[in-house]
Amino acid sequence: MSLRMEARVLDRDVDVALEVGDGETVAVLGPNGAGKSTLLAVVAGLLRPDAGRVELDGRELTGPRAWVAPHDRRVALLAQDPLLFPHLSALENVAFGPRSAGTRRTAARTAAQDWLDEVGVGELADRRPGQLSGGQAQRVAVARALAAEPRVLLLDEPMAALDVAVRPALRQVLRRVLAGRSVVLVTHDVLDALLLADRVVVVEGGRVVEEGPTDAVLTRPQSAFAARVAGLNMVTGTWRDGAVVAADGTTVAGLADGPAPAPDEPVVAVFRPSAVSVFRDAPGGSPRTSLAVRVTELEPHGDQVRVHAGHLAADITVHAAADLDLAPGSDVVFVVKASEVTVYGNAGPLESAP
Ligand SMILES: Nc1ncnc2c1ncn2[C@@H]1O[C@H](COP(=O)(O)OP(=O)(O)OP(=O)(O)O)[C@@H](O)[C@H]1O
Repeated sequence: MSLRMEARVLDRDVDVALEVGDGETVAVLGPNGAGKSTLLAVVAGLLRPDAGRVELDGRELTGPRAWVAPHDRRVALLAQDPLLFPHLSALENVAFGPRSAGTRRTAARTAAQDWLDEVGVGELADRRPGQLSGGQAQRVAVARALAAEPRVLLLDEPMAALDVAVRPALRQVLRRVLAGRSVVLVTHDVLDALLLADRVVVVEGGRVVEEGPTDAVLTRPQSAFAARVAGLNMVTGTWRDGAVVAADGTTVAGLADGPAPAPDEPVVAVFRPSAVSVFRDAPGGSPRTSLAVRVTELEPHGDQVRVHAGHLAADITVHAAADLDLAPGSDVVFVVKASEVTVYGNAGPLESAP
């Protein structure tokens, strides 16, 4: 185990715990204000929690009797904004950390050049931050973070401020340089989680509501947030006669993924928006699930239209949306075949940190 943390921050109503194994990348997902940045600030030593502790490789960094200053933690934090020194070249920015740690000038510059090469901006070493694009500056910031040889790298939405077009290239760089490191990656992007993370932790309302291997969380989400990130419709309820019955009476027939749940067992049903058909009136005599819903929003989705109705969504063709004359406020019926609905047990909310 590399990093272990638990923290309670009363005025932010945050109470979270997290562990990161040696060489493991953990993605932290959650809505705005969930407490993700607070978690990173506690690990980085920028925030002292009201209760809790942070331990790295068995060394206590934060605790009732311990407080290690941010620069002595062997933890590097990379935020949305690269925060480079504007008056230093890219090379000098990267060499700054090793120099401050006592590395001799030539060795620090050689290491800095190697890191710039590693992240694909070696030829920009002499440029000042003002002469770099957002993506290039963020690569320099990655090189600077790695040059400090941290035991844990904290990334706070490292691609959020970048143009969508340059994100894939930076994601590839991160995929390469994060391999084998201990990393906590805060992100809103499902692709970051899929391509970079071994494990996912979902934080909502200052609490960890779900965690598990990335594939498991994204294919069998337990929380509404993880389902949304994974692009899946989700209905939670209890199992009755081959269907999931939600508290509000919504009933969705589905197939159990694994052993059949017991009657009244808490379960989750998930299905893709593309598996949902939309009708003005319920089709008669069909064994499929029909849900009477009101359209809340329509948005383009690839070459289709995504029809939102509260927390449910359907993807239909532009032609079908026009035929149905859909608009926010339209009353329609969402229909989905039981064979398209996956049902599994609902583990319930995780217990929060002690
Ligand atoms: N400096 C601060 N002082 C007091 N409260 C704060 C401070 N920063 C954040 N908060 C509050 O703490 C809670 C958690 O915020 P935090 O920034 O950790 O969430 P987040 O998950 O990182 O959100 P986002 O995705 O919007 O960055 C929120 O209620 C927020 O309003």
